Amino acid sequence: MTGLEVRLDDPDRGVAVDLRVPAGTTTALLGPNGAGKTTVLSAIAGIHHPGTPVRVDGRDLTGLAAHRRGIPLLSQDPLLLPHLTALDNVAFGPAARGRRRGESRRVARDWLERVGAGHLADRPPGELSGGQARRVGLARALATEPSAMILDEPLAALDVDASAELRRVLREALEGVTCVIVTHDVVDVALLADHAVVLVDGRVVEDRPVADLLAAPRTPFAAGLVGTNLVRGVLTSDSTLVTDAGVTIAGVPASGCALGDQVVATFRPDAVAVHTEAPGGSPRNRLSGEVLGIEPAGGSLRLRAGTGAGTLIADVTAGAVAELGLHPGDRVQLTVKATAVAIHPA
Ligand SMILES: Nc1ncnc2c1ncn2[C@@H]1O[C@H](COP(=O)(O)OP(=O)(O)OP(=O)(O)O)[C@@H](O)[C@H]1O
Repeated sequence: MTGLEVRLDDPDRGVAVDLRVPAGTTTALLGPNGAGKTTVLSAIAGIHHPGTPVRVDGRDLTGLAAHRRGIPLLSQDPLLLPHLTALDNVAFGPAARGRRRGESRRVARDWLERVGAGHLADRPPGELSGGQARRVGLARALATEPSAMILDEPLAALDVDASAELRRVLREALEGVTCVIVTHDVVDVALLADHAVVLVDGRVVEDRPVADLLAAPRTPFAAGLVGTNLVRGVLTSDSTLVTDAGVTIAGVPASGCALGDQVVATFRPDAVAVHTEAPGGSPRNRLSGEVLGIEPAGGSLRLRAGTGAGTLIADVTAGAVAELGLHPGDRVQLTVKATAVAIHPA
């Protein structure tokens, strides 16, 4: 088993991506709007660019029509056939692959049970909630014994309880399935994927195990996903990096960083202190900036500030925001202790 391989080059959309998903694992495809995620998914599914080289477990799918590829695409809309019950929707795939009616229905019942939808077998899609319909859609996809699967934001537009429940179901049902998932939610990345690929402007900018990406993001997009700050630069001493704009950040380098290397400094938003006047004391990092926005984040407020080192985020209490009288447009001083800044190879 070699898993899924796709080599997409689409100059019209500015997307050039080579992707390999090892057999039985899940890769999360991440990136900002317009980065090319849907273009890649469509090429794998055979909906767009049927000439793109796609192989699954050594089988060449290039040029095959979507319905001949055996790669189901699961999205927000599970596209169930409205006139069939949930059971018959799921039994449709095995029947189309030549299984007898009774056997197809038995397989369908098994899969409905496995996704927690056994009690919904006799309902038509019109009588299912959004989360229930997606579970039936998942059962329908898995009942075809796919060699690979594509999930396009499978949990989008569900309420918190329904998405948590469907995520649990997906985690169990996708065990051992070769899968690509597009998501904007860091929780999906952490719980559903083994590997993460970040696309920006149609190119792969990070391709790493999920645990590594979450622990030490190397691109602004990944840092934003994880909810941490990231500043790029060159390591100019054993504990400082300097950005292109000449801003110096002091931190603690990980092993493997050498002088002159391109590095990234990361620090959590709760390690950033916000002041309206230059503070006393001597924290190693001081950055002046302008408040761009203040939004709720968990139990506190997240302040975004434009600085010479890019946009940074700081978590502050509502009380502190009120006390400092902070509003968008105000000038602020941000300080971060060098010990709270991790420096990694870029
Ligand atoms: N049907 C289309 N025709 C022409 N260009 C398109 C079409 N769909 C998308 N594009 C362009 O291709 C590029 C990649 O878009 P794509 O939809 O793959 O990005 P995405 O990462 O899926 O974005 P999103 O997160 O917003 O869904 C973008 O520049 C987009 O404008």
